Amino acid sequence: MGSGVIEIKGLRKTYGAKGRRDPQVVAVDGVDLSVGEGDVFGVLGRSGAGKSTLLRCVNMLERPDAGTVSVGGVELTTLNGRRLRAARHGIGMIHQHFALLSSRTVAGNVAFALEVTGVPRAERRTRVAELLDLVGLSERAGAYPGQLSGGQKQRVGIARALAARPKVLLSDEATSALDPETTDSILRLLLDLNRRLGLTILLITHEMTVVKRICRSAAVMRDGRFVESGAVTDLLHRPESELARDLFPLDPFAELPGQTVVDVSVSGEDADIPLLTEVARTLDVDVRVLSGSVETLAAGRAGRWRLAVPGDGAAVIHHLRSRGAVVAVAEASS
Ligand SMILES: Nc1ncnc2c1ncn2[C@@H]1O[C@H](COP(=O)(O)OP(=O)(O)OP(=O)(O)O)[C@@H](O)[C@H]1O
Repeated sequence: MGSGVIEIKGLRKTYGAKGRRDPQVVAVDGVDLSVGEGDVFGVLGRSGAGKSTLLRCVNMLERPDAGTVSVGGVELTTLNGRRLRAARHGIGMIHQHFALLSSRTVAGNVAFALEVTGVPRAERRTRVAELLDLVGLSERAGAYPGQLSGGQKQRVGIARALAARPKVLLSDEATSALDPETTDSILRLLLDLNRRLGLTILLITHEMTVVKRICRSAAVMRDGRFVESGAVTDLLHRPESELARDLFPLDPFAELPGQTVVDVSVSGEDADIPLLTEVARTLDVDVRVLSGSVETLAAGRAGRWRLAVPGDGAAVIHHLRSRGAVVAVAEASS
């Protein structure tokens, strides 16, 4: 067994055929996942990849057909009824369309989550105030969801999800319905909660920005499977990584007479040494940046470039590697 707060092994979920003509859909096809305490883990994938189904299996909103799911050391797949409901209190969830009660105020929506867990009235009042303060919404306590912006609605969703002091927060495309600025403010809030409360976050998204801004680990999901998974900075160094390509897009490969085209990735402190001028100066060669950039990600400083170097590039490649960069010779297919 691994030691993640969320441990998933061999998870599989199929949906039955609706009619004789509909084939069975394999939504999740054997996923293993371990999310460490305090991590922010993003699952990326196109529509239909199986992300929602995977997330809904983590709190048993969907029952998997096979595999195991443990959260905080509790194996959920074996639980039912009251014990499952109790375990779910340790798992908060936020949604793309917020799922608020329109007839209740902001405070009432948050209080509702406390009512269902049996928190006494007096304590509820204090806790609601604390939670609204935590998400920066104290001044709108008496407003109704219809009077709130999308970002404010999501803040209510977050306050409600944290009511029972969960260790884990599941986020189902929480920023997909928001404009870029509001997305930013919600992502900042999630990162802040992750740091202040030690909250472990598992999120699904189709937006690369979300991975850039808040994820330290990520997986790419396709046809119900993880095609890659790991620390964002590790994935970045794999030449075949889709995540690396999406985070740091490079211009298409083109052959250059008398030169070699190389792809270089750097992370951590290595991203900030003046590597390219250093190699050019030390070896007295011209190094041309064809494309790429260095950025500050939630996972740390990181960058990727496609370079043109003279001749077979052997000396440059050797030097870059000696300074901690990961280097691969680019080819026609890349
Ligand atoms: N309740 C259901 N009944 C039948 N098929 C379903 C059901 N829910 C999902 N599916 C199918 O399972 C597959 C995975 O869907 P899922 O919603 O998990 O993917 P997703 O990556 O979250 O996509 P999206 O972002 O569009 O929701 C799809 O082919 C979908 O049509």
